[in-house]
Amino acid sequence: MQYISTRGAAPVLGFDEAMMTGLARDGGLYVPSEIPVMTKAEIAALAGLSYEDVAFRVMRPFIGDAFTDDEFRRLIAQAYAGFGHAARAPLVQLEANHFLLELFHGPTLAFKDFAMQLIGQLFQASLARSGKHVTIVGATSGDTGSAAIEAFRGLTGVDVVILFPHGRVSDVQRRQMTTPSEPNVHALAVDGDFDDCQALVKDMFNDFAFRDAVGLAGVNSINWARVLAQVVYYFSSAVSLGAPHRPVSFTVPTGNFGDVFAGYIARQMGLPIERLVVATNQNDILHRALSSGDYTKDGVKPSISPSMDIQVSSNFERALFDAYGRDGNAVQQLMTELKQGGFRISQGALGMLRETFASGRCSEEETMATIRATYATSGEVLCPHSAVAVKVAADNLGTTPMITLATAHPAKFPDAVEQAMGSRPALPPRMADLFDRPERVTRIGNDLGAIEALIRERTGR
Ligand SMILES: Cc1ncc(COP(=O)(O)O)c(C=O)c1O
Ligand SMILES: N[C@@H](CCOP(=O)(O)O)C(=O)O
Repeated sequence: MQYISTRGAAPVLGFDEAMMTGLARDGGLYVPSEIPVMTKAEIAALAGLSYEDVAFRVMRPFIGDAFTDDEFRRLIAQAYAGFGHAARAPLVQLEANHFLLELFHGPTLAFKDFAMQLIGQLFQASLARSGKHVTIVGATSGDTGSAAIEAFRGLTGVDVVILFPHGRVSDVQRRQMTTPSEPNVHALAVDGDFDDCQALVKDMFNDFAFRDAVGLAGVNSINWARVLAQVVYYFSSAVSLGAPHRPVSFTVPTGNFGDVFAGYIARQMGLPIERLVVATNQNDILHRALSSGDYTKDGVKPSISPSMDIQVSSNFERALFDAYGRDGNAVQQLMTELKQGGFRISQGALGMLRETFASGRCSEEETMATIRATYATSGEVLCPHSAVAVKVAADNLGTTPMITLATAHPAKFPDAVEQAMGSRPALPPRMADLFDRPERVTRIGNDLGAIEALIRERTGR
């Protein structure tokens, strides 16, 4: 299996190299040169298997010879052993035709653990072979950072540096990043928003002298391995509702477009997904883009679903690459226009995107009303991101079963949940002392030179 860049001008890589490289050297994102298709019989055979077995069968064709089958099975088993639910990603019924996929039973209580726990295992195995040191630098609006720190804390051969927007993540998210005491963990609170943090990380990848000196690696969803690991739960949930004999739809709370892009890959692989509904909060650039073709930035507005406060949605580039007939030059041109403010999607490309994606927006008031109403009708306490998706899903229900992704545990956002329903969800007992642990964080300006200098000093490179 080979991986090519969405901008068409970077070296073609195998799985292992693409995973360790993160962002392509031409600024693009790696995607498989072709998508392996599973037959109807192969999909049907997933019924009744453990999550780990489904993961092996779905991901194996993408891995090439990077890991032996035995090694890959072992790494998958280790990745999911610490999850707090036997099913890993259980489905809960909300209404007759509406199901919630709970993706928050991992160690940091968000869907990011599905990919990050596996990537932690894959990185370790790969670094043990090469003997290299890497500096992982990630941008987060709260959940990627805590999941990455949890997966890489204390590992030899790895420093993990996380940039988060100062004052724009929940207290629980911040403390998950600032309380680990391992010396290889570095939490940086940046004066800016998530888009600034993400742009800084991309600029570091495009500074080849720095990139090569520190052995830069990325675990944001710019890393293909992140997307791949998230494909699995589309299969496990759809099959448990009758796929491939019965189609399903999904609604996905969306920010950086990584999670919903994983659903797109599942559909390309042959999973009968009727529609993928992109649900946004008041930062609705993706809804505007999919409904009118206008992808113009208009400033990030802080919301009660802060992990989705994003305007420059990294993985949308992967979808555009396909929608523009895999033309790297066309994508390069669009991304140049995006730096200047935005672009208009061509009619042909928009038509292609709309064959798969629908979209909707949820206001702050609707998010709170959905948390309240869902608790009243089903007893399920939603985090604000999941509530955004439940509301948009409700607007898009039809005869096909709808699976809505619940991406974080409500206890990560107790203030928003309390505001909506009057009571605070409790953290699981293993995190009960989170607010007693000392914090370790460096506040820093939105300044590439200063951040690179700090990383060099911390890593000694
Ligand atoms: C809780 C939560 N829900 C949804 C999202 C959006 O996911 P994505 O960025 O993959 O679109 C995020 C951030 O990634 C998140 O942390
Ligand atoms: N919402 C994310 C933002 C980063 O997204 P990623 O999926 O590209 O890592 C977060 O919680 O950090």
